[in-house]
Formats: sequence, structure tokens, C-alpha cells
Amino acid sequence: MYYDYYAGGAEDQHTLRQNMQAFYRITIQPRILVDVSKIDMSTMILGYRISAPIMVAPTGAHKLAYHEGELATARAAAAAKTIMVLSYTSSYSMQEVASSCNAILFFQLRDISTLLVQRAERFGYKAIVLTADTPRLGRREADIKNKMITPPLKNLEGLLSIKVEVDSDKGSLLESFVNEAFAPSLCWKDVAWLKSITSLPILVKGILTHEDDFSPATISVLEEVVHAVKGKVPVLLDGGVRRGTDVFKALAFGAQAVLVGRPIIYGLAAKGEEGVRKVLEC
Ligand SMILES: Cc1cc2nc3c(=O)[nH]c(=O)nc-3n(C[C@H](O)[C@H](O)[C@H](O)COP(=O)(O)O)c2cc1C
Repeated sequence: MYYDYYAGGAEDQHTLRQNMQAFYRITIQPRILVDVSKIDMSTMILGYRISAPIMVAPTGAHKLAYHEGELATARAAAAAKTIMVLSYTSSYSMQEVASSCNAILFFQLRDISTLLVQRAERFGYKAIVLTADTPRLGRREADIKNKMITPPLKNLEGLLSIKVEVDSDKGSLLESFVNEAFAPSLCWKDVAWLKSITSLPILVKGILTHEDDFSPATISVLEEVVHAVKGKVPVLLDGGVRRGTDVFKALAFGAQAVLVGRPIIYGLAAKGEEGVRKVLEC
């Protein structure tokens, strides 16, 4: 059930495949006689230097993959000198993760919540990542078949009154929970409101694509997004990044860095902190 949760996409999983296949279709034309004896892959994201343009994407409930959950992921991010975006649906609370290591942490939100933003500020998170592409959870059919159970959401404890019955026959309990707990009304005026309540920088996640099926591959819309923002804000890409060459291609199309989702979880499930570090290093 947990493997299906981590590995699966929505409906026919068309977008999941497209995100990777679009990378395969891009080829690299090498330049020759360029001195590559010294290479510096470090870059600045919102004023923070990271060792390579590769960051940890927000993904939920890391304890389902490994008993130390996000604590191990955050230690690996710190060791690799990169940024981790902690999901609001993390297994450990934002305070537990922040106090466990010295990683540079961003906090991802879906619904606007003053309390969670204040906590992110108090515990030293450096930016808010607002996920804007999931007004409804995609129809993840494996989760529906498995009756995927919602793990306890430490950041939301005491904030939600909704309880989904574990013995319900509604299909994916995760889907029922998310769809009942969060209003699909998030819009641009909420971004303005979020700006008014925090001095932290805000990154909007999911622009021009979404996790639902039949949306374009993220790499295929990157150039258009980069063109539209005219260098005023950093553009980060995620979706389908599986190799260093994918990172290279994303940078060539104007991204400042990439976020990696599933490979991080697979590394975590295989070998905990060391597994995540290996994924980030390779
Ligand atoms: C199991 C799973 C859980 C996720 N949870 C979140 C989440 O809590 N918040 C969020 O903004 N994105 C979430 N995502 C989306 C990821 O941040 C990322 O956009 C996605 O995994 C695409 O990148 P990938 O192809 O490298 O996995 C999740 C993705 C997966 C696979």
C-alpha cells in the first residue's frame, strides 16, 4: 500500500510517465575544448548557497518509508548542503525536524493557516512554499483500491476537527481526508494575504502544471515560465527528475535548481539517511 502511494500517479499515470519521457527526448550537444578541470555546481536560492542545484521536494509521511522519517531526510539534506522543503503532511512536526539538525528548511503549505506560518517563522524555516496545484487530490487509483490510510499529520494536530472513519468503504482514506479537510477555494487573493502576514519569501509550487493526469510534462513548459517571469523570481522545476543529466537539461532551459521527489523517498526506504545522501550525490 505504501509503495503504491509513493510510486503512483493519478488515473492512467500519463503525466508521471510524460514527465520522465520529455526529459529523454531532449538531447545534449556537447561543446569541446572547454576547460572542465574545475567545476563549481553550487548556486544561490533565495540568498542561501547550496552545493548543487538539487533540492528535496516536499513529499508526505516519510515514516511510511523509514522509521526515522523526515529526521533522516533532513540530516541527509544538511550533509549534502542543500535545502529540504518539509511537507505540511510530514510524519514529524516542523519543530521536531528543525531542532534535529542544521539543514536549511523551507515549509510547504497547501491551505493558508496563520498558525502554521507563525510556527514556520518561529522554528527558523527560511521560506514558505505554497502548493497551488491541488485544489482536489488527483484520482490515485492504487490508493483507492488499497484504501490508503492517512498517517497522523503532526503539523495539523489539534487544528482539524475532521476524522475519516478507518473502516469506511469510501476507497482511498487519504483522498477522503484531503478532500474533506481542505477547501478547493485557494486563489491569488490568498497569495496576497499570505504575503501580508509573513516576511518570509513565498514560493508558489505547481505553476503551469499539476499532479492530475493529462497535464503537460513540467520540462516542456519550463522555457515559457522562465520567459514570463523575466528573471524577477527564481524558477525551480520538479517532476520527473531522475538523473544528473535531467538537472543539466532543466538548467539549460532556465531553471535555477530542481526539486527531487520520488527518488528521495526510494533512497530513504532503501537506506535511511545514507540512501537519501546517495541520491543527492549521484
Ligand atoms: C508520495 C508523494 C507525496 C507527495 N506529497 C506532497 C506534499 O505533501 N506536498 C507537495 O507540495 N507535493 C507533494 N508531492 C509532490 C512532490 O513535491 C513533487 O512535485 C512530485 O513528486 C514530482 O516530482 P518527482 O517526479 O521527482 O517525484 C508528493 C509526491 C509524492 C509522490
